[in-house]
Amino acid sequence: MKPSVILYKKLPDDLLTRLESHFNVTQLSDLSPETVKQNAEAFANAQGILGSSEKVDEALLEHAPKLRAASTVSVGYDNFDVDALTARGIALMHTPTVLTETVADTMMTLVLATARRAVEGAERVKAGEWKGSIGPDWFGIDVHHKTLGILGMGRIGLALAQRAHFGFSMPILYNARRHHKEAEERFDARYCDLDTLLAESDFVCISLPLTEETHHMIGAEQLAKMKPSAILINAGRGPVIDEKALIQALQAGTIHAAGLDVFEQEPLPVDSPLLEMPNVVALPHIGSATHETRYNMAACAVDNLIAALTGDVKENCVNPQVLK
Ligand SMILES: NC(=O)c1ccc[n+]([C@@H]2O[C@H](COP(=O)([O-])OP(=O)(O)OC[C@H]3O[C@@H](n4cnc5c(N)ncnc54)[C@H](O)[C@@H]3O)[C@@H](O)[C@H]2O)c1
Ligand SMILES: O=C(O)[C@H](O)CO
Repeated sequence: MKPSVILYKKLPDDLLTRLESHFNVTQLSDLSPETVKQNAEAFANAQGILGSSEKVDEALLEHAPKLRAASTVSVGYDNFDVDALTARGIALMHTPTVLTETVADTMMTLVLATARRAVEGAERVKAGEWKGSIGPDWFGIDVHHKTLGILGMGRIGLALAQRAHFGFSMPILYNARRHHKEAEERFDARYCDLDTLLAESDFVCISLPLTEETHHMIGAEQLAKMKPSAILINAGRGPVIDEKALIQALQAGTIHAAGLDVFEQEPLPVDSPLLEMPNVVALPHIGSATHETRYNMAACAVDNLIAALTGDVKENCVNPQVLK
């Protein structure tokens, strides 16, 4: 008998076929309490789950006593209660590496779009405002040779440093939990404390995971330490920034602009003051959203679940202690 698994995300046909060749798959739209209640038997029998974005906590796990593996189609796993999974011996699998370069491209897009006011300019062209030779009210600021500060020098931070160093001749500052030898040797990145990074960077770029430590790591006090000409970029997780404080800082001119792919509440409410600010570029969490990368993430998540449920995990496990 094939093990039973719950799939709560749409997969490309060939990946669904691969998953079905190993498992009895129940496809659901989400993991809401209503869905769990309506599919109690599927949860009672599930040995694996695969999907993304939904909250997986103790309350959900109580409905799935046979669960042995959870596979998320993402690198970030802040929506999982990892301690609860670990206590129950459930392996949490994620998809690092396959999306790194694409997310770094998104961060560079935000750097360029905010500095050069690309979105605002394009909207003004569409609105018929381009009537002659443009003046300073259309100008942006240079990106090349400016100082780029990276908060969270992990896989994505490193790929961003590579782009900034080789592509844009930018000096790089970074802060992380430990020194990153490769970033220092290959891209001349300089480790510094958070306050120095905030004070000296022209672009403060966040590629941090969301944890208890990073929650609201950037608030009013930190924003006040940035240069008034500086731009804040976030492609980590929304709650790393205190969004109310950011809105106030942008309104007061404490910082120059912001490029955001992630928000405290997603989708971003349509009445968010951020959407009224021409110096804010707000993207709908598209960090990894290319056809190629989303396919590779889904394939990785399918392979991760197969590996976890066949006892053949070699990589991508968040809590490998449960495998022993
Ligand atoms: N916008 C998107 O679509 C998108 C896509 C992929 C990843 N992400 C986010 O980016 C995050 C990073 O991904 P990654 O693959 O680079 O992860 P990673 O684990 O390789 O890097 C994370 C870095 O953050 C640092 N860090 C963690 N806590 C810290 C703290 N308290 N203070 C200072 N530094 C700290 C770590 O030392 C590490 O250098 C993910 O966890 C996810 O939340 C967003
Ligand atoms: O963490 C990730 O992989 C992204 O945010 C999901 O697209």
